[in-house]
Amino acid sequence: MDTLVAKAGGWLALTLLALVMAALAVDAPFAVHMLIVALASFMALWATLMRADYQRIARGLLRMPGNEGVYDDDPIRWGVLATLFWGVAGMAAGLYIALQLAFPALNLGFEYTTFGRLRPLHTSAVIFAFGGNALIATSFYVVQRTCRARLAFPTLARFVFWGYQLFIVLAATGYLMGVTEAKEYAEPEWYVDLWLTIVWVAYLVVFAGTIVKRREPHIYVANWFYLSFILTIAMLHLVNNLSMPASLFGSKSYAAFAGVQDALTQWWYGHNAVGFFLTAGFLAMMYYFVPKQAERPVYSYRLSIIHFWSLIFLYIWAGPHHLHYTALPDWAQTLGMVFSVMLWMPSWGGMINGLMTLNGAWDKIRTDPIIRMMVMALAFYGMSTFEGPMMSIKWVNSMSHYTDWTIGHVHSGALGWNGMITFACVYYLVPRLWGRERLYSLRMVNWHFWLATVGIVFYAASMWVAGIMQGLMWREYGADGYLVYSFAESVAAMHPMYLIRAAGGAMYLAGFLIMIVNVWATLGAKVRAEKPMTETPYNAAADRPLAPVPAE
Ligand code: HEM
Ligand code: HEM
Ligand SMILES: [Cu+2]
Repeated sequence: MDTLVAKAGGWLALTLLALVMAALAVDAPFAVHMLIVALASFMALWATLMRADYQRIARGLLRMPGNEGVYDDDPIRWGVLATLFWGVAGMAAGLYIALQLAFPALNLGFEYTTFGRLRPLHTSAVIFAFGGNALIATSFYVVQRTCRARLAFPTLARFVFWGYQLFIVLAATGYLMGVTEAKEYAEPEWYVDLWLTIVWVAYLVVFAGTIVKRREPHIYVANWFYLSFILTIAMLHLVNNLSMPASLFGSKSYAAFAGVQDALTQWWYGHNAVGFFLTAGFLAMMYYFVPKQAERPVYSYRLSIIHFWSLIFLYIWAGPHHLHYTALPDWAQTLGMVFSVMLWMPSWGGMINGLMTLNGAWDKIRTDPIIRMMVMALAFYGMSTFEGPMMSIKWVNSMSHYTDWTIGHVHSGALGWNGMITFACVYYLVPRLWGRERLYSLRMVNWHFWLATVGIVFYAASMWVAGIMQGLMWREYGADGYLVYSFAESVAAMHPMYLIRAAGGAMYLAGFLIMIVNVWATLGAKVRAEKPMTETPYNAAADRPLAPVPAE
């Protein structure tokens, strides 16, 4: 009872503090944000007081089983649902901005709906809300299973989940209101950054605490990847966001760095956000879920250790490849280029380890659409980590930089690698977390797979063409020594490519929506009556049906 009073008192105090901050705010967006914080802590207060009732309603609504098992899976179930929710929102925003680039009228004439504000909404929603929730949920799942221990600090784990959602809401609403530090992938203002720091430290405590109380002596390699992701993101976030607020009651702040130092800090952050958020964390997912789904051991445990250490050592130096031909000293650019090229090797080490785990189980590509997604994810991981080192070579970058080629590269990694591996993991998790016999439909997974794959091909191919066209048009000189094309002409030339990209994005999103239906039906314990994925058993030796098909 005493702890209940203390908790409720804490939430009440926070609600009141946020209301006071809102009243004292020097700008309107800050006031709105403090009202959101007040609302969130009021909801936490309400949930604390109504604990049993609110849990019963939520459980019924989301058809959640009890949480009495060996492991603490409630935060993971919430995380999986949040991944799907934010994924659809973020990719719908992506499709919308893709259409805006083709049809500028879609900016609608409001400041809130301009491309400039919706673009960071898209990038943050897909990376931090979709990807971040997938990482938090899977890390809590994997660390418990591989350590044979229940999650440490269960209350803190719930705080991590809800605190992270509040961070997402503050970031997203901030962008719409024009609140931004204008640092790519780190746009939220100082107070949102501080909040994320608190949540992130709690995340580290829960994750590391579970490792400490493990009953399995060995720390499985996936946990090493998760840990490097959590620690490095903490370091990057702290340094990149060093700033001085203009007022304690306002949203504006000034960065600690300026000029080229600021640029280098930002790309040290930005590149390693790719390296540790979108790569190390997702490799952790690969190292647990691919062997599990394939029912095979990891191809080479030794390779996993070697590529772990080389990956984290090399990634951290490669940031300057985002600043080729800028005021950054030439030696620093070359350093970034060299480390990027070296990075190809550990990246492919990871891809090979994932793919070769299917040794002896390759036939599953025919019969198991989830394995098919994992293989495609690894193929795109391999492709984008070949493309990246190539683009970091200064000579190539002199053409690719500022063009849509970069956008194509980004999305072959993001849609192909991050998206596909996340979908596969969610398909793996949902029946297990909800205690269902199997997914509602495997054929729908197959549809998802094909829509996503064809969508990515449309996206990447159109952006390669667009990027190379831009690169060539911008450097085309006539005999008179003047540029042949104006910038506006190159923009006009992009129109067909932007339509193809939007079509690809629409297919990718359509596949995702099929997934939502499939997951929802699985939560309802429905099983679709459908033909199995292959009608004839597969004979690897002969590659034809085992028994002759009787003539009719
Ligand atoms: C339906 C799927 C998607 C569509 C249609 C889409 C569309 C777009 C568009 C139009 C842009 C702006 C490009 C420009 O400024 O020229 C963009 C940027 C970006 N998107 Fe997506 N996107 C999708 C999914 C994703 C996903 C799943 C991720 C990450 C996991 C992602 C990450 C990014 C990033 C990082 C950028 C910024 C790229 C840069 O600045 O170089 N996108 N997206
Ligand atoms: C060995 C691995 C990789 C290397 C060396 C690499 C290298 C590069 C290079 C050279 C650029 C273009 C910089 C510019 O001209 O502005 C770039 C952009 C980018 N890459 Fe990669 N890449 C790698 C893997 C990946 C993967 C796997 C992903 C996604 C999952 C990814 C996401 C991005 C993003 C988001 C950008 C755009 C940044 C921006 O300008 O906003 N990269 N990368
Ligand atoms: Cu980079």
